[in-house]
Amino acid sequence: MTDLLLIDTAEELHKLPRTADGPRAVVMTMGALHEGHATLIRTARERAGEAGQVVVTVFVNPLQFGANEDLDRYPRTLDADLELARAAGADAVFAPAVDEVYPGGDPQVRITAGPMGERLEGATRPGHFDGMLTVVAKLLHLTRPDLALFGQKDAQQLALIRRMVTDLNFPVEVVGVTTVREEDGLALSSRNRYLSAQERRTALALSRALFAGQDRLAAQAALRARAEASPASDERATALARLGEIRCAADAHAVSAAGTGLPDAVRAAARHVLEEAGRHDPPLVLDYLALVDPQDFTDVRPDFTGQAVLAVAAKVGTTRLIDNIPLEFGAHT
Ligand SMILES: Nc1ncnc2c1ncn2[C@@H]1O[C@H](COP(=O)(O)OP(=O)(O)OP(=O)(O)O)[C@@H](O)[C@H]1O
Ligand SMILES: CC(C)(CO)[C@@H](O)C(=O)[O-]
Ligand code: BAL
Repeated sequence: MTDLLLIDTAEELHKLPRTADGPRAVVMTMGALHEGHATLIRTARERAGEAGQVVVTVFVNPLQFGANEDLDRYPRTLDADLELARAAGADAVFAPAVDEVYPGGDPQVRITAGPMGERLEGATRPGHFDGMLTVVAKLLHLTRPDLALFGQKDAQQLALIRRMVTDLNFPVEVVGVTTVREEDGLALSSRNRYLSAQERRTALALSRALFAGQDRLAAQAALRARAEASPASDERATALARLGEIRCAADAHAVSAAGTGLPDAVRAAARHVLEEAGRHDPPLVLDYLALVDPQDFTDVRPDFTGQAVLAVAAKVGTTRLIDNIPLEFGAHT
């Protein structure tokens, strides 16, 4: 088990010696660490190697919170965070106060996220991504890592950080880490601790909706493969109906008639689960469900092929949650 250094000033961080033989990997967080963060830290440790160095930042960045958001009640659990970071293999935690990061008050010059930052999360949380990128840029300058790891759970954030690093020539490798989930599918998130047991049951609809979309895509791909093996469309429909997959057969008809349309079928399957959860007690209140191109977070077209992201955001009680799943649309699905 490593010893852990706690650093709270930029000056101390600047003096942190680099290890000679390995890279420095950074994991940025807002604290209230959970197993998702632990996975990022363990991955950082693997990537940095024993000869390298792993630095975790813990900072609740006021700049990325809107006026009516949860800045004040965001959980702050530094002692537990240090223990989790140490156990996961971090060498140092940088946990500065707000004044240390923004000594002159709110910065006048900021990073602008551009059009991608105005969609989905950015539409609901205006200014959020400018604030997020501004602190990520500052933390990259302060920590000077060779690699920085971010979770796929915040897919739009990850895409924007990649874009900033490319567009502004930051000398760092950005590494994305797959979303860690509870056994029942709920994506781990610091905000899950706001949920009562009953709210948590409703919140499960987010991941269930994404899995329903994923299942529809898989079923459609299988049906499409069978249908293509059959010469005539009547025969195809009969074969599918015989399989008893009535609902999927209907989709296959739609897809074969239009030649395209699978993204709509995927969205519809996910939406169905979310609509049902809208009738739970307490209800799920949907913010958005979108199937987007991860390059720019625009909606995918009906004939899209390649990697897409099915993303959802919703409120349960006063808690706003997000989740997403990557989906591969093959040329023949
Ligand atoms: N379940 C998860 N799986 C993988 N990475 C995650 C998970 N949850 C958070 N992360 C990643 O950890 C990093 C720090 O995120 P953050 O501290 O905001 O945690 P969070 O759980 O996402 O909190 P919040 O509830 O505020 O969204 C980000 O790169 C984020 O994508
Ligand atoms: C990247 C980040 C640490 C910036 O504050 C935050 O947005 C987060 O925890 O995902
Ligand atoms: N996990 C993303 C940071 C935020 O919600 O502000």
